[in-house]
Amino acid sequence: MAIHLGANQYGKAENRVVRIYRDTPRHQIRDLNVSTALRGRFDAAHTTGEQGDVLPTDTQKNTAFAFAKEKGIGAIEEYALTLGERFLAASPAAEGARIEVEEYAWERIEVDGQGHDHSFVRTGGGVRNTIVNVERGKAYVVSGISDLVVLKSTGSGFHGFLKDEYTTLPETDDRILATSLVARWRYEHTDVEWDKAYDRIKALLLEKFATIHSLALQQTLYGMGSAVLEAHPEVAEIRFSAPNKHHFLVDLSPFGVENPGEVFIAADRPYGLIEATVTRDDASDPGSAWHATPGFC
Ligand SMILES: O=c1[nH]c(=O)c2[nH]c(=O)[nH]c2[nH]1
Repeated sequence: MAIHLGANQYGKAENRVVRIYRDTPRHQIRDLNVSTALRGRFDAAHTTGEQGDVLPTDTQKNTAFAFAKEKGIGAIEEYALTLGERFLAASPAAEGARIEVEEYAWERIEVDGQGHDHSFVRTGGGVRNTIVNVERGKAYVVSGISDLVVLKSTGSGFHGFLKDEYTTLPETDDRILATSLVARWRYEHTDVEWDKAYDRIKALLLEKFATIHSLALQQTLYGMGSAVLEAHPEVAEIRFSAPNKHHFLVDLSPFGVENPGEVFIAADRPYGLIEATVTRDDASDPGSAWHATPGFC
């Protein structure tokens, strides 16, 4: 029976790298979750057990921490690109490196109206992330946000849908629309002001969620994606995964109480799962940009 090794990669997942900048009494914090993986000519490691080409996952972990000090942590995309290039340089058998970074944001605790020097509170507002894929002479960056929990209490409906004998959903022109958004966008190149681009894209996604009168979550996502592509030529495509967090109006009539769109039950499961990609017609070749992205996007 002929068998062969298929796709493979190896690395250290979820290194929780916390860097404190303490050059002055006013500290700064960067809090990251860093996963690294190498792929390439690693057949022998699997087929014969010979590990001469394998840069250990432990070394990958050490490099992630050492670079947090030696190179510092600016934009997560920059940090990831630097790590990826280092791994290709250090590992001749590697043909590609995949660096995924999530960043947990902290803000200063307010004391007497002032942000405290060294005490922080984790912010909501989504988790910034990036997936960088470097190959020799090429780099692909897909950045995004997850856990961006948003809700609008009106300005959303869902009607005119296909009906069959199993359809019970009533049409509505006024409902709650809520989701925990995952958005990932692929950059055309790496000549990007990463922090500025992220801040603007996030702000635009939120603004469009708020201002688009939603006929369906699908239409809202397409509107959000189109707005990002129109305003950001450096973005080739954007993907969304959006659970439709249903809020059902509670029937208070058994108690003789009216409920004109005021009391809802926030359902946990099941949820609609709406996923979509919006792409520029002349987008560049994605190459390995989406290599092993989790789920739809
Ligand atoms: O925005 C929505 N899109 C759907 O496809 C859908 N299906 C459904 O039952 N409710 C909704 N809402």
